[in-house]
Amino acid sequence: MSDEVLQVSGLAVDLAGREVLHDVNLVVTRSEQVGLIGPNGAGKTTLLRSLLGLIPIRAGSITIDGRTPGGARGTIGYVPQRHEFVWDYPVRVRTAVMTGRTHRIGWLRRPGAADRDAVREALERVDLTDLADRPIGELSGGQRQRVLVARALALQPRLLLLDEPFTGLDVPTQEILTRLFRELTSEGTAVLMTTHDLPAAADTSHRLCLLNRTVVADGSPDELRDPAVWLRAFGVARSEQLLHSLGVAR
Ligand SMILES: Nc1ncnc2c1ncn2[C@@H]1O[C@H](COP(=O)(O)OP(=O)(O)OP(=O)(O)O)[C@@H](O)[C@H]1O
Repeated sequence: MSDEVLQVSGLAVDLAGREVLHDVNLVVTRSEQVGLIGPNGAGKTTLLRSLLGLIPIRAGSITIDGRTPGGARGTIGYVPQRHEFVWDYPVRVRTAVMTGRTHRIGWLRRPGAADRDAVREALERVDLTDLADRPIGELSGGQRQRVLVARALALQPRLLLLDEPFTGLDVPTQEILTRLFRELTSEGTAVLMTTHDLPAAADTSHRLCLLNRTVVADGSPDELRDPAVWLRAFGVARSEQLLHSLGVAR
């Protein structure tokens, strides 16, 4: 099997008749964690939703393990932003995590032993086993984030997509997730994560992809030491605060 899990080539996406992404090129390989960075409205969420096959594309191609997004749906784990999930739905943590496997189980079948094992393992990996029978509406923000990650892991994905997984989390919860993502990549999972936490992204990602409707820069954190690259990505005048926070100010 090729090391390239995700290949995006010349991707263009329009929303409501307006071009949101154009000529996006990106590759994520097995065992690689890539941080997707860009200002508000840059198209990060749109890119993730395109990779899931949720948004029609106008031009270009997306290949995931040699398949279209629709064909690969059962191998992509997706962690949406926390506010996008319906937390007042009256289900317990274990059931919410099982919904991550719906695509694989099928709508009309009951979960089997393999499904229950996958959910148990996913709960263990995010340290939520003790809360498995708690209604999801009673969880804290950090616990909810771990439910969403477990739900994506229950699919045992080849590619894990995360939309701002660290937003609003305390340091211990961030550390649990950072450690987990490192384990997943060492096991071969490809991870693509949007974040506004630039220093954390630079610390934890093998590569950073700077997006502002198209890919402005793509390289290892060390390769992106040039402040001009960041200024171009964020479309701002020289911002000392931004550059200092990234450790690239001169
Ligand atoms: N359903 C939609 N219909 C029309 N335009 C949309 C829709 N969703 C997003 N957009 C527009 O597409 C652009 C990209 O939005 P997107 O949410 O992908 O950006 P983002 O990089 O994830 O931003 P943020 O960092 O603020 O979450 C924005 O200009 C947004 O207004």
